[in-house]
Amino acid sequence: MQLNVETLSLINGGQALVLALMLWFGTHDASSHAINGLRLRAAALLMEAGSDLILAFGTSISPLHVLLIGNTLNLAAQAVTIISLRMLLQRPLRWREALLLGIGAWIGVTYFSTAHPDYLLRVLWGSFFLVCNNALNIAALWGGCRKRETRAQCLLLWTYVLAIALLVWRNAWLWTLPVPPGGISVPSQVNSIYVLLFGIQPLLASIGFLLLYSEILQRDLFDQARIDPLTGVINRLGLLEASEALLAGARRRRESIGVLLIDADHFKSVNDRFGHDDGDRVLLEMVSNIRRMLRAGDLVGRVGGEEFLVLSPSVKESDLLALAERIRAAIERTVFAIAGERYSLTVSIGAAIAHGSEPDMMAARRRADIALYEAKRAGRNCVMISAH
Ligand SMILES: Nc1nc2c(ncn2[C@@H]2O[C@H](COP(=O)(O)OP(=O)(O)OP(=O)(O)O)[C@@H](O)[C@H]2O)c(=O)[nH]1
Repeated sequence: MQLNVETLSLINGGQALVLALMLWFGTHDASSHAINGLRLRAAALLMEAGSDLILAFGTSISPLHVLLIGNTLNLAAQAVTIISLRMLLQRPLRWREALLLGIGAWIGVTYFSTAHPDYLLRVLWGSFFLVCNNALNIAALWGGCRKRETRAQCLLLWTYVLAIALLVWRNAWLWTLPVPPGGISVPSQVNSIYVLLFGIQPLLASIGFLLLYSEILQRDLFDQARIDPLTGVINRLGLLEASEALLAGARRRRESIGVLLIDADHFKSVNDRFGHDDGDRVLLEMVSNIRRMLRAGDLVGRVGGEEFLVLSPSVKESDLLALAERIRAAIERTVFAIAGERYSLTVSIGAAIAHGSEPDMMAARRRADIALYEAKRAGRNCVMISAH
């Protein structure tokens, strides 16, 4: 078997086909943007496979048809890849740019294949648009790679940088040849090396896409372990991690952290009267009231049931009490319309100050708990602060 352009294209086409099937069937259980991005990339690989296989079996079709169908499929694959990558990264999709680049490339490539057949100009024209496609992909990956957030984004970015280098190298070689080949299928060193290297790109890009997908899965799992599914605020684990980080910051700045433990009053009666689903809605409204009152940098999390914890860094006792009072009053003012009935909820709040000198937040949490107990005993719908 000779390693001519047809044979290499057959290998590339087979490889792209296998990669497309792997991306389509081998992944599931992730956020919809990740699955959709991956499946769109699988569709692009199918188009790339089609373009390669047309070139591999081109001898039985007219050369012009091979050119037009092959290039159309390849350009469409590039445009779809731009969208799929951005879908995976949850960046603006840039449909218009991808479409314009694809159409612009197609018009020139078709012109230099039919009206004014010229291999060098056709390659130059197509390469220019492919460089733009790759640059768009690099732009999507740039931020994540620069912040060193993800290795997958860096790997993909370098794949597209190498693709640009390959295009530049190919054109430079073609234009400096005394007798350049008249088409991609004409046996020549530059054509064989280009097709060989161009075929490795889908493999590298697919590995990058799969790594990116795995990072998204890990991030999803990380978030799911820390987010309360009903209210969307952080849960106990999230609170534990956040409070340690806040305390470390308070220690460095020699400041203190305000702790508020907020508990709905007689919440059982809400469930008993209106049912659990409406009880959930009341909890959601309560959380959104708390959130509205917080400053940037303050945190709210769900400790469990109808009990929430607010952490407010760099705060004095008087400011913490004022914040607690604002939260209490906002919730008291809110009138819930449940099943045609109007209902007002109140909360009791226990407040405490955690000093940067304390080893952890446990003691401050306990003080806030005692203050909450006192607020309940004092008749509810009030704020109490621990003496310490
Ligand atoms: N709807 C709903 N109810 C919940 C949820 N988690 C806990 N609860 C309910 O919250 C109620 C808490 O009841 P208690 O601990 O007796 O407290 P309370 O009725 O608020 O009384 P006080 O705290 O003493 O004012 C129980 O009825 C729980 O079923 C939830 O996620 N959704």
